[in-house]
Amino acid sequence: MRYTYLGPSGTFTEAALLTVPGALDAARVPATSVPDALERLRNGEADAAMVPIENSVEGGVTATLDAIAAGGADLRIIREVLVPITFVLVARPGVSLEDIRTVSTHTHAWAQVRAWAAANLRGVDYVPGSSTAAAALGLLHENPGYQAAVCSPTVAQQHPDLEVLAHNIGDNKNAVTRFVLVARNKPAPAPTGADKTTLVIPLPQDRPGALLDLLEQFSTRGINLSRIESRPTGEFLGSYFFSIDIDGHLHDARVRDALRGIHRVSPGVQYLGSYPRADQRVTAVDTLHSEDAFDAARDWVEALFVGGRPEGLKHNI
Ligand SMILES: O=C(O)C(=O)C[C@]1(C(=O)O)C=C[C@@H](O)C=C1
Repeated sequence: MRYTYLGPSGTFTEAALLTVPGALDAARVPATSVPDALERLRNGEADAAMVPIENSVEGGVTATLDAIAAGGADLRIIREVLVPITFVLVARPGVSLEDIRTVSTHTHAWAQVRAWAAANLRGVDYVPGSSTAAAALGLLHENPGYQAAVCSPTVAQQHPDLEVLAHNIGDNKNAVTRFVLVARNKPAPAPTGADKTTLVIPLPQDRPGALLDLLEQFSTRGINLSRIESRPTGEFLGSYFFSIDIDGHLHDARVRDALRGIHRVSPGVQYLGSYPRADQRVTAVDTLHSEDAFDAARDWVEALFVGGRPEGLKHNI
């Protein structure tokens, strides 16, 4: 396997990738952005891409949600990884906290240290970085355009030319970022009973109750949503899609049944894959929505056709 990820080496995304069995010894190509990582996947330079998708403090990583939604029908999420997030502030040796006027890091990281920075780096200017590690490594170049960076403790350990000025500066000490491993043309990993399925669903235009129609497809099949976010499609003002995670696997009868319902309401729905939950929390399914209940319902309807199905009647159960 050849992997790509939001780099350079030292990002939280690389830490997520290194939890994948075999990734440590595999080819790993750092990408400069999430769209760059997905492009390397699409053009065949890599077999799988690790990208951040959701943070417990800042919410969805919009760059990833948009890039995956636009990524084409054959992209599939095959694994999710949760990484606890801890930040440090680094600078070149000799720079003190009082000297700092400009700081760089990834926008999601900056959002997670905002209160600390307001209290400890008053009046500081923020310079957006393509990742935490890119911001930290930039300090090793001549004139990076900023004096300090917010990054993971790992980057600081790997580079003795960086000095840690403050440890554990995240505003929320329990922050966790969720990453997904995306591949092309891959069948879903086998169901485990503790699975998620990710969907991208365009909201039908100008129809009262369209969102309710979509959500009902899940609720009537006893399916829990673990994430729902709306994003503009970019086509015109008011045109949105929903990025949704549900508890369950494509192999579950209730999920397949819900997908059929969703397709009727929104034919542009995209299936982005079913994969094991990182927290391994088993999905509770009541008897009403069990495999047996769906099988029994299908068999009962089939049996209503005395003498078999009439010719030409399509199988749609
Ligand atoms: O910049 C990095 O190190 C990343 O891996 C990106 C990223 C993100 O996109 O949220 C990942 C985890 C942290 O929440 C901050 C930044």
